[in-house]
Amino acid sequence: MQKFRIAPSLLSADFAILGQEVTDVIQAGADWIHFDVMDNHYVPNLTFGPMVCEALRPYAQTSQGNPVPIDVHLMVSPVDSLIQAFARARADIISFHPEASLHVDRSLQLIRESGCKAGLVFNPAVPLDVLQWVMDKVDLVLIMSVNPGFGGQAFIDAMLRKIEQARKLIDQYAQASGRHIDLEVDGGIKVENIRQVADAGADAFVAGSAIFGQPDYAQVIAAMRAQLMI
Ligand SMILES: O=C(CO)[C@H](O)[C@H](O)COP(=O)(O)O
Repeated sequence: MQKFRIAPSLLSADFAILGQEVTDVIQAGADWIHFDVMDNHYVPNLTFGPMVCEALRPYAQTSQGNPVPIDVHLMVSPVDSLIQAFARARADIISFHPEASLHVDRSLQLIRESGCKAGLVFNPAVPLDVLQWVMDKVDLVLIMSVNPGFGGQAFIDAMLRKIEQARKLIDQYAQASGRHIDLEVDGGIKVENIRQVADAGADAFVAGSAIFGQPDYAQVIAAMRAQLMI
């Protein structure tokens, strides 16, 4: 059976108790912790950096002590100067936007050399063209289904077609290379639309306000999984 991952975005968590929020959401069934890094330059908002990632690392584990991946989404420009710092902070996946890096291939290489998985993120109006040239250095493709910078926005429906396009490219590449690339979608994902996003081809789902905006995280994550099982 296909493996789906639910990645709650800490952007919508209570920043005053972030460690507890990470513990709670993992106990509620989260597969990955999505860590949104905003610099008030590439996006008009400011969040947290590698020091906070490092501080949260001990919390990102299951009750059996198994590590839960920290999925870092860099909404920063430039990109390269932060890669080593996040690798040292024990991020597992580091993703960036191609237009935020002067040398996309080099940034991907730096991420992988640092021991992390490398992701490329595509804003709603950014085409997937660049992907074909760097596929062999990409471990994750992240499709933004809102404009980056803020949680709680509505899913942009046109992104369903883009997710389908990305799925096609990834499957063609997987057939030729045997390599798996995750396809993650971020923005406006809720219990009501997660099935549609999965049908378009996504296998990892970032959800911020839909999870942290409810008192019972486990109930929301279970409802999302139930949709994915249909
Ligand atoms: O990257 C982001 C915004 O830039 C967030 O991860 C994303 O918007 C998730 O929030 P929500 O599920 O509330 O839409």
